[in-house]
Amino acid sequence: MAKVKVAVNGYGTIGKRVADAVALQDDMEVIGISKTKPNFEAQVAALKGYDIYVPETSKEAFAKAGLKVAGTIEEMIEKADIVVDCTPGKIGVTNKALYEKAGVKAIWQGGESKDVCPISFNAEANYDQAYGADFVRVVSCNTTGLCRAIFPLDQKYGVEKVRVTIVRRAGDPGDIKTGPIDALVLDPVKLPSHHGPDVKTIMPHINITSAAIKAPTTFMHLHVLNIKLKKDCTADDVKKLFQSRPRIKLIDGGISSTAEIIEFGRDLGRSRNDMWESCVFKDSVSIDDGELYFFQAIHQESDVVPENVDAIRSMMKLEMDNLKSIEKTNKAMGIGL
Ligand SMILES: NC(=O)C1=CN([C@@H]2O[C@H](COP(=O)(O)OP(=O)(O)OC[C@H]3O[C@@H](n4cnc5c(N)ncnc54)[C@H](O)[C@@H]3O)[C@@H](O)[C@H]2O)C=CC1
Ligand SMILES: O=C(OP(=O)(O)O)[C@H](O)COP(=O)(O)O
Repeated sequence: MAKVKVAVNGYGTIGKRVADAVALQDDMEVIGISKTKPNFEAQVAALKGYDIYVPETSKEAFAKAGLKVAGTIEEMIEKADIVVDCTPGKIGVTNKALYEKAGVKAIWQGGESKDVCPISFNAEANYDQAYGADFVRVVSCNTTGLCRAIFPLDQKYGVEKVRVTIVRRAGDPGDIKTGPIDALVLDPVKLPSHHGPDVKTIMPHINITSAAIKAPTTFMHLHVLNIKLKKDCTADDVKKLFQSRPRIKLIDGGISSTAEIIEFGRDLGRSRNDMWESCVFKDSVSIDDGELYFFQAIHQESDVVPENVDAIRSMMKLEMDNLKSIEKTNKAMGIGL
């Protein structure tokens, strides 16, 4: 069977990882990536053998930098079966008319509002809804982490309510412009943060509210979760449940910080030290007064990447069974090892 042709529009933190993850699959291929500037990321994309497409106005700059251009972004979109839009939040939506005109399927990221398209996506919770769909939004990194924990708990024990506080990393490691460098910033002041409502775009029946604070760190986000379940269970039951999930990693071995998790990723030899799984601190899982508590860390640069691969498989009808798609993606990327 011919491989599905995937174009990655926007080759930054998420886009470059999505391109590499797609390239590892045997049922899809990267037919091009887009870059606006001939910077180091464009140089690496060329070294990796990706065809680079650019805005018409950037062609001269790429020629001056000695970087070969395969065509314009519009030409890339024409050649694709599906575009993964990884442009910055609120820019992606401006590309919608382009995708509609080309008659190409598209996936947006969590920086876009839920109104960009009717379907928001998480591979474990609502893969079926995206089956054959033309437009899908993969929810944000924190929302993805929340869905991965809440969905199995709800399936097994029923979730009465979720209360979560998110300590957000302020910027990504390569981001030299974002602050704060010495403050904790309420993000936003007025509750809830977007994460609780975003979980409801996937699981509308979940009673959830969220608060978020930006902290001066780049490694990972950290969630403090409190969940009231409908059925009784022990902390060990929850640990076993999490252990059985394909994209949750129980963290122990003396690790008590996001910095050590990233070091763990480095020691595991993972590409870009990516921790694609939600990292639940094993010893934090506890039941108190009938309510569940735990900490989980989310590697914002990578956790949504396998979700994009599964979204492609669902939208392109390559696989009906979400668990089979997740297993295939995980195996190709080395997730769970
Ligand atoms: N960085 C993160 O932690 C996460 C980001 N997201 C979401 O993923 C999306 C992308 O975010 P990042 O990768 O962090 O952004 P980024 O800023 O690292 O990368 C965006 C790339 O798109 C390029 N670009 C800008 N305008 C463009 C256009 N009109 N056409 C083509 N390319 C264009 C930029 O030059 C840059 O290379 C956003 O919606 C964001 O909210 C989701 C999960 C985590
Ligand atoms: O999707 C993310 O966070 P979110 O789940 O808090 O919206 C990413 O970390 C991007 O966040 P940013 O908007 O601070 O770059």
